[in-house]
Amino acid sequence: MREELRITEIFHSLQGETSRMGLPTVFVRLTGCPMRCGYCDSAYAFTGGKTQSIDAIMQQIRSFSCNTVCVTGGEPLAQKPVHLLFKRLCDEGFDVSVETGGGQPIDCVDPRVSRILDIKTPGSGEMHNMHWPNVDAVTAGDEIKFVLVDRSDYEWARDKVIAEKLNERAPVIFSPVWETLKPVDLAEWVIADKLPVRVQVQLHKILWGEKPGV
Ligand SMILES: C[S@@+](CC[C@H](N)C(=O)[O-])C[C@H]1O[C@@H](n2cnc3c(N)ncnc32)[C@H](O)[C@@H]1O
Ligand SMILES: Nc1nc2[nH]cc(C(=O)O)c2c(=O)[nH]1
Ligand code: SF4
Ligand SMILES: [Mg+2]
Repeated sequence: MREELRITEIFHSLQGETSRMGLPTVFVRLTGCPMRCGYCDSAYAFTGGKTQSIDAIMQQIRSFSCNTVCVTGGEPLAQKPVHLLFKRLCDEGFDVSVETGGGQPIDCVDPRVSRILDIKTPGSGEMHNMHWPNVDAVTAGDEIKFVLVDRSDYEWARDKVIAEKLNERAPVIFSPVWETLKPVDLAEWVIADKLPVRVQVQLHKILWGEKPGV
């Protein structure tokens, strides 16, 4: 296996999503994604980037003196050598999470990595590209995230959480598409339905707006 990855950016910020929200974290954003979600805030990572050796990537990660790493993209699981990066990071004692759109199998990810699995909704336009067996591969250290465009996406996600008892497998996050679905509307729907999920607004965009590198 070639020990290199195509990388769009490596930066140090606060984790803006998931139950690790607010924790200083190093982000490694891999280039390229087979999906095209209508709302994607990281389309700048679809192309370009720079090929870097895993040694060079590890060196940059270590330079931030931060123990928490989030591997994202683009679609991180679309580049096979990412599994070597996971192993190297976990062996060195980093607390590692991966953000995946769910189109690639997650069962081959190092079990020490926390997998943040998007379930793509009808509103994403990418539901047909989901690898559905991923939902059964989720374990307690993982998280399941629905990014929601509108009320009908919400109802679809709500019904899936209830029908498949997803909250009994892992924490379930409902996140509104930025500047599309009002967070207060989502909050009130979840409260009214007494749904056992966490509503999450992307912290980094509240702090810095929508831009690369934060
Ligand atoms: C940019 S994606 C990269 C990782 C992977 N491709 C995925 O979809 O999970 C990281 C996370 O940002 C979410 N996201 C992308 N654009 C968004 C937006 N405009 N508003 C809210 N969340 C968004 C995605 O759904 C995903 O949960
Ligand atoms: N601060 C910050 N937190 C994040 N959590 C997940 C991100 C992503 O793009 O996957 C992200 C991001 O881009 N920035
Ligand atoms: S899967 Fe992730 S990176 Fe790819 S288009 Fe969708 S949100 Fe963007
Ligand atoms: Mg992001």
